[in-house]
Amino acid sequence: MDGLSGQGPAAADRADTAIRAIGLIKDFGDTRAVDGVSLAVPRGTIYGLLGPNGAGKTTTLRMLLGIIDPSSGSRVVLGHDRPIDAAPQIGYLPEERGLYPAMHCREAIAFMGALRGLSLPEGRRRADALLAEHGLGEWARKPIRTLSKGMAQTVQLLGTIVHQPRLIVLDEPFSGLDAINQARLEEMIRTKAREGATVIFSTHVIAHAERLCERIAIIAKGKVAFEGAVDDARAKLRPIVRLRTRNADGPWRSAIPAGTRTSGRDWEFELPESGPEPLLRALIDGGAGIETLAIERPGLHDAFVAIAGDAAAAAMKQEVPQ
Ligand SMILES: Nc1ncnc2c1ncn2[C@@H]1O[C@H](COP(=O)(O)OP(=O)(O)OP(=O)(O)O)[C@@H](O)[C@H]1O
Repeated sequence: MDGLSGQGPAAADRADTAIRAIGLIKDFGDTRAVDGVSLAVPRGTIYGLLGPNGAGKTTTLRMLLGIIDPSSGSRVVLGHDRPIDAAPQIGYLPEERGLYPAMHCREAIAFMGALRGLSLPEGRRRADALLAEHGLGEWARKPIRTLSKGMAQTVQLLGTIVHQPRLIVLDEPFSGLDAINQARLEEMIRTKAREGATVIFSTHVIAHAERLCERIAIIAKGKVAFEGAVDDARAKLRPIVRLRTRNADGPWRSAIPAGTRTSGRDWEFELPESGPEPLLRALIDGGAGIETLAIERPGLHDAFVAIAGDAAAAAMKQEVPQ
């Protein structure tokens, strides 16, 4: 049962939205870990929860999954008011990794599937196929303790998706992976989304969110500082113009905004509101002699700084991808 009964806008929202959270608050004693988080994750999208350590990402994910109850606020997950009712359709990779060291890889994956309602024989069959697909075919009947950390993490990921969940929740999935395995995981996430699954992951690495996500929530100190499309976050800043001219002076200088950063014949400034065409015309007609010109959209990192502030951005940078 999908929980999609009824008609009208509310039912349509449940059908289109994998997760809707409204005003989630979580207090641990005197600590308010999450302070009024609202967000909407459209079905079939890749969604990032972006914020420094301690921002409240894990606590938010745990509330969305029904592992802990919010102090107040509500959430609807795959059409269910109680996230636990959606559990068989969810795959969850927690921040603390861990598999039974003595278990064989295929058994570990099948076991994780069984916890979500998949039969053990089918789980083993799928485990063999998944392990082979991810270059771990030879390890199917070897115990987890013989794997490298990265390989064990891959096995845990395969166990997270073995029951083909419609919603995949990954808490800091890139932590602890080397560059090759990070790239593989990115590809796996894209493939799952192409197949129709919804993926939500938390990260403190802006580049992963920028490469993967259509939508993000930027969380700082338990609050949502931005929620929406990555493009809308980037659109909060004006594009940057980088210009090199042959001439140092001339009538064209009036086209360059006051306070522009310059060194010699290099100029860097925000694209004026009137857009690129009047600027180009003024530079050409005014005899700047354009040697090189680039107009670049700001990246998500610049947008993050503008939205969450320098301190939050600096905290994100403390840990870089391996
Ligand atoms: N069970 C708990 N009891 C008390 N405080 C907690 C508990 N869980 C989380 N907190 C606190 O809530 C705040 C948010 O923690 P949370 O783990 O959600 O952040 P995060 O963004 O996921 O960061 P990290 O990646 O470091 O886990 C932190 O100050 C943390 O110490």
